[in-house]
Amino acid sequence: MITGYTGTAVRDAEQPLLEAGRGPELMAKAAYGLANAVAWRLRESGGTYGSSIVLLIGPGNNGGDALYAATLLLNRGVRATAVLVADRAHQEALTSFRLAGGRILKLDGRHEECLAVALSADLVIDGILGIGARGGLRGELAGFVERLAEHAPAVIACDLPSGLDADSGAVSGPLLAALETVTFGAIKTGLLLPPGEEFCGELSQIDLGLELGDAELRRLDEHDIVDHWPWPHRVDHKYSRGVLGVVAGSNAYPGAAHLALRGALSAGTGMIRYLGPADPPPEVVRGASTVAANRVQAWLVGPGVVEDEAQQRRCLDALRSGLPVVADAGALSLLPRELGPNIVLTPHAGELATLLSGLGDRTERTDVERQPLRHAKRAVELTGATVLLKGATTIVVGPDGQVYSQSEGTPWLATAGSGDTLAGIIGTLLASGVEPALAAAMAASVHGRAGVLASQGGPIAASDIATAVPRVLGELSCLA
Ligand SMILES: NC(=O)C1=CN([C@@H]2O[C@H](COP(=O)(O)OP(=O)(O)OC[C@H]3O[C@@H](n4cnc5c(N)ncnc54)[C@H](OP(=O)(O)O)[C@@H]3O)[C@@H](O)[C@H]2O)[C@@H](O)CC1
Ligand SMILES: Nc1ncnc2c1ncn2[C@@H]1O[C@H](COP(=O)(O)OP(=O)(O)O)[C@@H](O)[C@H]1O
Ligand SMILES: [K+]
Repeated sequence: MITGYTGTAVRDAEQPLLEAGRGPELMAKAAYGLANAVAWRLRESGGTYGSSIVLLIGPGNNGGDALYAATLLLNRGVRATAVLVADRAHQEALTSFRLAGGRILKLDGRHEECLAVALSADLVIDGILGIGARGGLRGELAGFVERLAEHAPAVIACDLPSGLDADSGAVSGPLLAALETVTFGAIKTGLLLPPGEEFCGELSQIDLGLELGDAELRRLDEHDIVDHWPWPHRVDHKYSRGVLGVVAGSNAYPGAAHLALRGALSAGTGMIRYLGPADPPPEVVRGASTVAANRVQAWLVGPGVVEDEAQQRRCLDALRSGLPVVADAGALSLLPRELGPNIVLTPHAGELATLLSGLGDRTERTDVERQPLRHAKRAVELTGATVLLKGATTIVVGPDGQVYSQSEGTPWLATAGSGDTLAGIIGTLLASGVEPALAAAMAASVHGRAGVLASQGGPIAASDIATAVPRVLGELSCLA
């Protein structure tokens, strides 16, 4: 499992060590880790000796880390130029950099020269701002970084890409996209959240021995899925594995029901009872026409439910049944005021904006895209439900504050019906008794992996995702 911590949590954890006078030791560890990562990259592109790096140095400790790292690299034969982008820089680090033979330039009014130097280097180290940043890059510096970014230089970010909000992943103003981000003490939540995560490249973490509390955010890996997936036991039967009720499809949209049902079947449900006008596949049992008359452990409601009163009534009945429910697509506009934590809402950014606006928080889709975690948390606050916000990175927020961020997918998953398949997988997990936020996060992970497996780099249709899910689970089960 990958865990993410806020900048504040990292600062709090560092505080006792700083008070004990161990600040320089922490910075030395950070610099050593960064220097190794840079040396590794330089070796990949031809060797460290005689290669050149340019450091963009801001006013704080982030610049200090980069300068100390460069000092170590100067001693290994790397040529290094520091471009000071602020009116001050970490003095001790600057002195040791200078003494080791580093060249120093000031950005102040010399953009052309600094740009040319940066573009001639093998690597650029972004040591402008770290967790002390407030907002994006400003003024002259923003203009310089914007111009540099247009040339897409090879960048390693020190702690985080400068201008990215360490907590939310929000991006305001220009940012240098990194090949790699070498982060210190703990992975900051903003490095695991859109939109900032797209700028981080590969993530590596340098351990500083900090005593951290509970993580703010989790990203499940394959071992977590193996540990928590409801693998069937030898003596299980279809009822003990969980029965899922599905209210999906309408006369106008029968296809969504098929994809949701295929998603649920692909994840290994014990049994499905289907309510709606579509012709279900042979593995699916037709349920009684009312929700109350069906014995199930969980409901999946909403895919393809449009302008169909009978289906809408069933969705509402399921949402009020007290059972775990995954509410997708059409069901998101039918929600009763009071929802419990065992209701999983699965909006994409546009649907979340509509949902929040309907609850009195006027929100545009672009607001959600700029700060997805914040808006997903707000929806949890307003509804009491568990929220899964779909996207290239899918965010899950549970009512107890647990946050998951899963990013296994491929852009080929952005195809009509893909979300119906995901809802089906969540439904199966809920029916098996998996706790809602964990069920949503595991489903997002498996859905993403299935997309990658089905795609092999090429296009896929939504039904291909369901076809690939059993193979993904088969491969994962081998890790158990
Ligand atoms: N603490 C530790 O033990 C360890 C910390 N470590 C390292 O320290 C980093 C944090 O260092 P830090 O606190 O000095 O903050 P950092 O981000 O370098 O600079 C903040 C300065 O920038 C300025 N500024 C702010 N926003 C701005 C903006 N938008 N645009 C322009 N300027 C802006 C602001 O100045 P002001 O505007 O207030 O004058 C402020 O003074 C951390 O990320 C990690 O790399 C490691 O060495 C391990 C041990
Ligand atoms: N760029 C992307 N990269 C990875 N996954 C994506 C991307 N865009 C969308 N997805 C995933 O594809 C699915 C799309 O769901 P949704 O928008 O509800 O589609 P539909 O309503 O047509 O079924 C979601 O699971 C989402 O996370
Ligand atoms: K940085």
